[in-house]
Amino acid sequence: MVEPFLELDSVDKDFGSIRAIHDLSLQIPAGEVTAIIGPNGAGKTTLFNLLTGKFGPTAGQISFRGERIDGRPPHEIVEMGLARSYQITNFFPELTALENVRLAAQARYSGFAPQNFVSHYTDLDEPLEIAYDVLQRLELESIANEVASTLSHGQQRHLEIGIALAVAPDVLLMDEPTAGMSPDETGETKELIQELADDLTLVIVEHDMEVVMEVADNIAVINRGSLLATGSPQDIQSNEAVQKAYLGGGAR
Ligand SMILES: Nc1ncnc2c1ncn2[C@@H]1O[C@H](COP(=O)(O)OP(=O)(O)OP(=O)(O)O)[C@@H](O)[C@H]1O
Repeated sequence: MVEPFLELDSVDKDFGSIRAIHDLSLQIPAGEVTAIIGPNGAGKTTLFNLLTGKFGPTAGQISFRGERIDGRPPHEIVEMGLARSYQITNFFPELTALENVRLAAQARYSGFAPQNFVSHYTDLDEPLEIAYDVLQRLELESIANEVASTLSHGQQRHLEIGIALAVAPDVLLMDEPTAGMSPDETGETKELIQELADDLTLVIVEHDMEVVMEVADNIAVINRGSLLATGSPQDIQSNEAVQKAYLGGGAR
C-alpha cells in the first residue's frame, strides 16, 4: 500500500461563529504540484495556516507521512519537512539577502524553535554554503550582499522562497507566489516553480489561473470552506460547478 503523504481528514476550522473550513478531506500526493484555488474568502489561507500549524483544527485530523501534525507548533512541522513561503514579504529587511537565507539555513543546525533561531549567528560555515547554493538556485547570487529592503518586489518574493528552501524541506507551501508581480517577474516565477518541482512536493495557493494551469499537476478547488472539486487542470477547467462558483464568488 502507498503511504498517504499529506492528508486532511474531515477538518473543520471555526473562527467564533464563522466556519472557515468545513469537513475538508484532501490528499496531497508526494512529488507533484498541487494548486489550491477558490474564490475570495473560500478558506485557502486558513487551509495553509492549518497545514503549517499556525492554527489547530476545530475538528478532524491532519497528517504528514502517516504522522499527526495538527496540534504541533509550527517549528516542529518545519522540522518534519514542511516549509512555507509567505504571501506578504517576511524577512529581516535590514539584513542582506545572504544573511536572511543563512539564518534560515542555520536553523537546521541550531533547531527550529524561535528561541534558537537567531542565536550563534556566525558559528558555522555550512549554513553559509547552503545559503550561497540556495541563492544560486534562485539566480539571486548577484544580489547576495544587498540589503533585503532595497531589492525589487520580485527579488524579495524569491528571497522568501530561498528562506523556505534553506531549511531543506520536502514540501514547500507557496502562498500566492506571483502576487503583485510584473508579467516578467510572473514568468520567471513560473519557471522557478517548474524547476523546484523537480525535487520537491509543492502546494500552491495562487489566483493567477494562467500560472495555475501551467504549473499544477493537480488542482483542489475550495469554495466556502469545503472541497468543491479535485482533478487535473483540464478536468477543473471544464468543471461546471467550478465555473459557477467562480462566476458567483467573484474570484480575482
Ligand atoms: N483569523 C481569523 N479570524 C476570523 N476570521 C477569519 C480569520 N482568518 C480567516 N477568517 C475568515 O475565514 C474565511 C476564509 O478566509 P481565508 O482568508 O482563509 O480565505 P481565502 O480563500 O484565503 O481568501 P483570499 O483569496 O481572499 O485570500 C473568511 O470568511 C475569513 O473572513
